[in-house]
Amino acid sequence: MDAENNNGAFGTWDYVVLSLMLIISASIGVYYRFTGGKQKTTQEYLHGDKDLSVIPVAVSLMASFMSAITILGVSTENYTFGTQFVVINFGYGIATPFAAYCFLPVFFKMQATSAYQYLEIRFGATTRLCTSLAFSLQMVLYMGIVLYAPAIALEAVTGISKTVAILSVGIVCTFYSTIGGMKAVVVTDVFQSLLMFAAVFLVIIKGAIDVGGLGEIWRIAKEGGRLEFDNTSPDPTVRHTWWSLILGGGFTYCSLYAVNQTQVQRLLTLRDLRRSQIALWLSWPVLTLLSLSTSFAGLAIYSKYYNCDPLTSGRISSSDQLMPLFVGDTMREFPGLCGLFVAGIFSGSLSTVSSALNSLAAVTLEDYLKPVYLKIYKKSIPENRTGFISKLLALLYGLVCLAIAFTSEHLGGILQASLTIFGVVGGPLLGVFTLGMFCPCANEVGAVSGLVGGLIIAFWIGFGGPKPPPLTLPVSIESCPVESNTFGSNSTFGDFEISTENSTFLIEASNLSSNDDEYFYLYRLSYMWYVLIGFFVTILIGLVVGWTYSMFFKTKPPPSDPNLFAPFVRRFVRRRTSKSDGSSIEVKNYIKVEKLDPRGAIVSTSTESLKQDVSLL
Ligand SMILES: O=C(O)CCCC[C@@H]1SC[C@@H]2NC(=O)N[C@@H]21
Repeated sequence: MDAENNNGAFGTWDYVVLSLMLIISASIGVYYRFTGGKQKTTQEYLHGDKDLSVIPVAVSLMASFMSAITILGVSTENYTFGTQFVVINFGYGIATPFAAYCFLPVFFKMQATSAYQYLEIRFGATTRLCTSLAFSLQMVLYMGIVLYAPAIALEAVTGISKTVAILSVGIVCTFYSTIGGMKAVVVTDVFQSLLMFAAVFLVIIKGAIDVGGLGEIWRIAKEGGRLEFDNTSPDPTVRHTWWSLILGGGFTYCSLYAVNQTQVQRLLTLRDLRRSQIALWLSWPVLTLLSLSTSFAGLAIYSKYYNCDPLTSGRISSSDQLMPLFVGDTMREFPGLCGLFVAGIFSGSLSTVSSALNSLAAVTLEDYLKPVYLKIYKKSIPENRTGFISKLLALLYGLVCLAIAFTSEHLGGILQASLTIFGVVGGPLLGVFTLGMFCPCANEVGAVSGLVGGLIIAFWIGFGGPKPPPLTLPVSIESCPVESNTFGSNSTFGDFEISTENSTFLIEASNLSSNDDEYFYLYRLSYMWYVLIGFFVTILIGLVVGWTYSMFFKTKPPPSDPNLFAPFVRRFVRRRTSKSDGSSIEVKNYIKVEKLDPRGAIVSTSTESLKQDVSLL
């Protein structure tokens, strides 16, 4: 970004506000570390004594997958492409009952603290290993972008280079992730969510004051062609339509809120299933409110720059810097406001990264290192070493995420990049859990083949080849100061045609459809479909390969404990376990019980038997 825009926007009061946010977050962790039961019992440390209230958990659920990416990315989306994206939130709402009434009851019945533990019990250790590898890949790529996002903001309003910004955010996040128990995690999430809302409302309020009201923002957006809510095109190559947003959004939601380790763990902190279901339902309006506000903030930013687009005029190097630029331009004379904005952006990323690093370390230790060590040395890793190894792994993951963060610059839009990652990895992962909970005939060979096949196809379509640049809405640099305009007459800029008629610079998006045929059809598909492709390929391969394998090798049907299946599937499984005279048989399972810390690190492992009288289920 051009230095003239940034230097001096961040004053003493801004640093005070930002530091205050970090100190308060850390203090909450320290408070819970030294009060109550001092986090000595797993029950308190892991489950918050199961006495957490529904509302904070609902907010925490929202905060786990709403980071700085949403605040910067969704506002940019609305500025650049219009408002159609808001429809995705309906997709999230429609998918909520699936998560609440199909997937969640299974995790609740098992009280499994690790989502992948379910897959080991249902299919076997190989499925667990493969899915946790996929999960690690997803989280590392996602964390890279989560770390990159606040760095853009910091660079934009302070002038600090991206390198320094990424390093400082990464170090703060890694440090922060070591603090507190589950209660602290949830309470800091609530505090940080409030700051995220504050950052967004700051932009809306300042934007409205500057242009003369909320109605004026709406009017300018309408005139600029930004208001679009009704794209129902059946063409799957159209970037955002009702179909792609509702279906793609719904499946993305399930992959994140129904089967992702972070969310399953949060939901199990509540006393009973009903409370967890209520928390899921409540998190949706909170999430939607933040999303819609952020979308409107994008329009507020448009109302300032509609006749002098900062990206085209060269003031910013990435459209994701629009919101920080707006804040720097409009709030620098108000001490503390830029600091409050950056604190909100930081908060979004802190609440997300803090949960991820240690759970990545835990997955690596438990699922990869321990089995390998056992195989080589014929004994377990000594318990007194595992703590150190976990911390080392967390640090290594922090560094890997930092490295990914440096490459995020080339992803072309943080929002689309993160949803692409959620799609290509989350779709197949959701597919495996669906095979497990909804398809009693599915077996391990099918599940693993499905996962691998789904990942290969989804990655190939998502990252395999060149894609047509997305069609953006027209922008103008009509009112830009002449010196900030870097173009000559009748030139082109990316996909834009630039004309200099009547001494103005009006930039229209060129019609890309004529060139679209140059690209392979599957590469032209909207990124919103990747999650469905990954999901259905996994299910299809999983069922076909599983069935073929069991036919060829005459394998026994997989274990038929009804508790391993979604509630409405259980009755079919129960039939298979009931005797013909109507009496019940006992189903006995041996489950591996892993106790995790609030961030996901495995504290201890034991094997327990689980007995159920099937007739009672
Ligand atoms: O913010 C993130 O860390 C990841 C991006 C999440 C995007 C989804 S799309 C549906 C929901 N509504 C939003 O505004 N953001 C999330």
